[in-house]
Amino acid sequence: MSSVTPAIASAENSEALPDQTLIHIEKLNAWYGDFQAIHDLSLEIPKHKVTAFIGPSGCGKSTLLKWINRMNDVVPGARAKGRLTIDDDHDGKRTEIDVLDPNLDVVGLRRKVGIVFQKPNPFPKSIYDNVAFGPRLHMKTTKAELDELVEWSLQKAAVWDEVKDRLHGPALGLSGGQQQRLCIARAIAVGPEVLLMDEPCSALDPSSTLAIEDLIFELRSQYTIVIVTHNMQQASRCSDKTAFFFEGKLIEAGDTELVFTKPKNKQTDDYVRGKFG
Ligand SMILES: Nc1ncnc2c1ncn2[C@@H]1O[C@H](COP(=O)(O)OP(=O)(O)OP(=O)(O)O)[C@@H](O)[C@H]1O
Repeated sequence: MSSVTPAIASAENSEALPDQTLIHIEKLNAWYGDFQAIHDLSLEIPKHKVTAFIGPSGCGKSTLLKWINRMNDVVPGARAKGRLTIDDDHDGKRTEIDVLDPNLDVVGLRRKVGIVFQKPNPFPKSIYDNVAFGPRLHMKTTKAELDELVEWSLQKAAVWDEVKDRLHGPALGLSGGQQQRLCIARAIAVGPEVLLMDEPCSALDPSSTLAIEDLIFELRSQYTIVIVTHNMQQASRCSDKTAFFFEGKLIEAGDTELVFTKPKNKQTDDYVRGKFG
C-alpha cells in the first residue's frame, strides 16, 4: 500500500475495543430563521460503529446530520448553538475539532467528515474523474499514486469489478446503485474518518439497497458511520447504535438491538413497531 492510500485499522482490532466516542454533541439547539428544529440535544456517537438516526419526517434527523459537517452553512437563516466536537488525533496528541466554531476551516472538516446524499449525485465527468476529484484538490499525488487511490476507493466501495473496464466512461451512464457506490468511493478517496449518509438507499431498488447495506456494515471497521433512514429493517440490519428523534428532541439512544426489542420509551416502541411515522 502506498502512502496515499489511507491507513486502515484492522476490523479485528477495532472490534476488540470498547466503544469510544468520536463525536460529542451537547445541548445542541438549531434553528432555521425563527423555527427551532433541534432542542437541547445531547448524544455521543461512537467511533468505528454505524449509528442510525430514526424518527418521523421533520423530526430533525437531517438537520443534525448536516451540522456535523456544517452543510447547513449554505442554508440561509440556519444557525446552531451548543457543543459539537469531533476528536482528532494528531501525531499521537488528542485534540478536538469545535465544529460550530465560526472560524473553523470548513474545507478541512469536510475532508474528515464526508457525506453521501439520498440521491446519487455523481459529477457529469468520467468515473475516474469523480473519484480523483477530491484527491486532486487536496493531495499532491503522482499519476501512478492517483490511479492506485482511485482503484482502492472503488474496491472499498464494492464497485471496482463493475467499472474497471470503463473508468473513463461517463459516471452518469451507471445504474442508480452503481452511482451511489461511486459516490461512496468519491467520499472515501480523500481519507475521511466519518461518513454521513442521508437516506443513501431511498432512491435504490431492493438489490442495490442490500449491496449498499452490506457495504455500510463492512466499512464500519474503518469509518465512523452515521446513517439517516426511514427504513426500520435497514436500521436494524446495518447499525450498531440507534438514536430515535421526535419533534427535534432525542427520545432514546442505545444499542440497536435494545432500541428495537426493548425500548425504554413508549414513543420509541410505537415508532419501531410502525404505529406512527
Ligand atoms: N432549509 C430549511 N428551511 C426552513 N425549515 C427547514 C429547512 N430544512 C428543514 N426545515 C425544517 O426543520 C425541521 C426538521 O427538518 P429535517 O429535514 O431535519 O427533518 P428530518 O427528520 O430529516 O425529515 P425527513 O425524514 O422528512 O427528511 C422540519 O420541520 C423542516 O420543515
